[in-house]
Amino acid sequence: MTSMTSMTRTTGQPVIEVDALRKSYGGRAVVDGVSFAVEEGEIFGILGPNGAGKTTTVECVEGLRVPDAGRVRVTGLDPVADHERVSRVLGAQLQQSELQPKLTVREALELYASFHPSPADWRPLAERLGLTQKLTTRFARLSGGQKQRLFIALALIGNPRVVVLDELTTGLDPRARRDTWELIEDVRAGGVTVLLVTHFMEEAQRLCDRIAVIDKGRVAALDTPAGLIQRSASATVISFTPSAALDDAELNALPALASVAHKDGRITLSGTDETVNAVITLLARHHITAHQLRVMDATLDDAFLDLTKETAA
Ligand SMILES: Nc1ncnc2c1ncn2[C@@H]1O[C@H](COP(=O)(O)OP(=O)(O)OP(=O)(O)O)[C@@H](O)[C@H]1O
Repeated sequence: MTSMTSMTRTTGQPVIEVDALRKSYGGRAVVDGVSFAVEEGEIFGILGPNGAGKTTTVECVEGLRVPDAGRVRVTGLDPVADHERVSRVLGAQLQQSELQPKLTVREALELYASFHPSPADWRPLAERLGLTQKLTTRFARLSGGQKQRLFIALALIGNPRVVVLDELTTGLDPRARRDTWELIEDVRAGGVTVLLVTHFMEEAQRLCDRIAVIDKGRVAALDTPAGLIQRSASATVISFTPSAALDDAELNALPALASVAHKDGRITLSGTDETVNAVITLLARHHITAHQLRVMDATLDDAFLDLTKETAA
C-alpha cells in the first residue's frame, strides 16, 4: 500500500473514473448519465444545487450504492464487486451519526485503525490534524471544527490514495472553515487525491483544481474554476454612477452585454472586456464622467448561477 508521504503529484492517471452513471429512486432518475475522471493528486470538486445528485454520485464511487447503469472505477477497481480492495485505497468521510458520542478521540483513532490491514500511525496523523491535545476528549464534547478534523483523520487512517469529503465544512464558522481548507490542501500535498462535494463557491474556487457542476443529475459543466468563470455569460461586471443620464438604447446596444441594472442612479453592466471598453468609449463620447467606477471579475458564484439557471427558474 502507498503511504501518504510517498505519493507523487498529478500524473494524469485517473484515480476515479465515472462513465455514464445512472441511478434512479422509485423510477425517478437522480443521476442521469454522469461522467468525469479524477486524476491522481487533484482536488476535484462536485458542486451543485440541493438534490442535484451529488451525494448519490459519490456514494456510487464509494461502493455504498449500486449504479443502475454506467461504469465506476476507483484505481481500476469496481467499488461494488471489489468493495474490500476499494476500501483499502479510498478513505470516506464518516457522517456524525456513525461515531459513538462517548468515544474519545484516541479510541476512535485506534478503533478505525484496527479496521485496516496496514493503517497509518495515528499519532503523527493526530499531531498533523491538531488533535493531540484532544486525545482524551469524547467525540460529543468536540467543537464542530475539531469533529471535522477527526473525520479527516479517520478518512486518512487507512493510508488511502483518495479521500471523499462530502460537505465537510457545512456548519463551521468562517475561521474553522478556513482551517479545514488548509488541512485539505495539506492532505493533497501529502499525495492524496481529494474528491470534494461542496455547496460553498468560495471553497470550490479556492481549493479545487477542477469542478464538475452537477445539475438535475447531469454534468452541466466540467472545468477549472477560472474556466467555469470564463464560460459564464457575464465574466466581467462594471458599475458606475454617471454624471448625466445615459440613453438606455445605447446601453442595450453594447457588445457582448449580458445584463443592465439601474439602482439609485448607479448602473451595473455585466458582459465581457469588450462590453467594458465599449461603455468607456460611450461615456467619453458623451463627455459623461463615471463616478465610483468599479470593474470586477465575475466569481464562481455568478458562473454557477448562470450554469444552473434553468433549475432555479
Ligand atoms: N435513498 C433514497 N431514496 C429515495 N430518494 C432519494 C434517496 N437518496 C436521495 N434521494 C433523492 O435523490 C435526489 C438526489 O439526492 P442527493 O442526496 O444525491 O443530492 P445532493 O446533490 O447531494 O443534494 P444535497 O446538496 O441537498 O445534499 C434528491 O431528490 C433526494 O431526495
